[in-house]
Amino acid sequence: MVEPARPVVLALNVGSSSLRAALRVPELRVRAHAAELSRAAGELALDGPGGGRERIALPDGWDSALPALAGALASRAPQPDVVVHRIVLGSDLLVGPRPADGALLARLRAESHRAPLHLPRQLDVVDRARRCWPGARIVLCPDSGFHRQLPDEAEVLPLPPDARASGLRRWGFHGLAVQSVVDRLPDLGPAVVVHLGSGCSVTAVADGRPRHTTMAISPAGGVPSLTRSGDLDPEVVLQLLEATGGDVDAVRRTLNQRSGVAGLSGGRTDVRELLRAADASADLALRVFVRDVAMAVAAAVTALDRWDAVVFTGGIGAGSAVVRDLVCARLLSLRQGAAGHPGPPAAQLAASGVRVVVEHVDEEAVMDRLARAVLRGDAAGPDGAAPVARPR
Ligand SMILES: Nc1ncnc2c1ncn2[C@@H]1O[C@H](COP(=O)(O)OP(=O)(O)O)[C@@H](O)[C@H]1O
Ligand SMILES: CC(=O)OP(=O)(O)O
Ligand SMILES: [Mg+2]
Repeated sequence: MVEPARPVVLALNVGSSSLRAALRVPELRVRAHAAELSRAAGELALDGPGGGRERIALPDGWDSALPALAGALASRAPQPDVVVHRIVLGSDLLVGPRPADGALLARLRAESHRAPLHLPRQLDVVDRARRCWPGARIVLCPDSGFHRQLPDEAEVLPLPPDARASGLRRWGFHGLAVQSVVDRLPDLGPAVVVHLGSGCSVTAVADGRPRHTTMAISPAGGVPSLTRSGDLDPEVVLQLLEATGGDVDAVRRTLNQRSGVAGLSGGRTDVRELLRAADASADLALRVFVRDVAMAVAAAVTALDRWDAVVFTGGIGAGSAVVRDLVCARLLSLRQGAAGHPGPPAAQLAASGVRVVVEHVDEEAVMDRLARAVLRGDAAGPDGAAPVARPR
């Protein structure tokens, strides 16, 4: 019998290009990360709290990731009592973390084409994890939960009531990442979180709550991502549909897999490669990306009463000082007296009084906390789901 206060929880965070996992008892026992899994082969890196990294080859990329993780955990940690999964879908089906059941999983499966880079694989991992750990309870954790506290003016889309009735509203994504930022930086004042990974978004936060976020009903919206278009004039989508004879799946593939940075750079998605390359399409792709991100930051500032900080997260945001400088350079005009200070643009912005923070988010820690709260029955909502974000 599991002791309810101390279940062993495995958090599985399937991103569009990566798998992250953490097993807590509740202390952290094992952390795992496999990056850039869209490639055929990859590597799973495992870390224990005492240091010491183990690397396991993933010859079949995604297909070998979960078996490799299960094998490695078996020799390092107790069996999980609970497996909590990040779920990317803007839908009333999952507004807060909740235990999974067959009916919910079937309904999510029926919607999975709406987040094609995320949900099919996340649900596949739910199935595989169930086979690896048949005795574990399953909790599903929406990536949008944090954004349920958006103000109404940010959440509503300017559409007529009949169109909005079907659930079209700003759901927002990367909510677990932004929750991690506000959890880890309790002194953060009004700030803009710039999450740049495979998927990219910009979120204004104040008092631990969202004020605005760029993605709306899908992770293809907002600022351009590595292979996703971001927001477009609606007529663009309609003309793409006309050109394909109404082939919605084909247009969805174009907007999710062949657009954004990849669309302008001839299919390249590694910004380090683009920064090294001297060709015109790499240069244009980077300039468009940086411009759109910086413009989204500037717009997000208008949702705040005061602008204290900009927080860079995600593989690119936390990993690339060059990209941070390119974004910050475009923000200097917002701050009187910022330009002219010595140092690179991020330092100049900081000198003007805007903290420039680099944060490695821990979405798995947030998922762990939320799963434990759900199983304790804390703060259950009307449908039995606990709200993701705690009011501060
Ligand atoms: N140091 C770095 N400089 C630039 N880009 C990086 C760096 N490290 C990782 N990336 C990029 O970050 C992206 C992955 O972001 P991440 O947030 O880890 O993944 P996901 O979006 O799947 O959650 C990849 O496109 C990778 O090329
Ligand atoms: C929501 C989203 O875009 O996630 P990721 O960055 O993992 O692709
Ligand atoms: Mg991610």
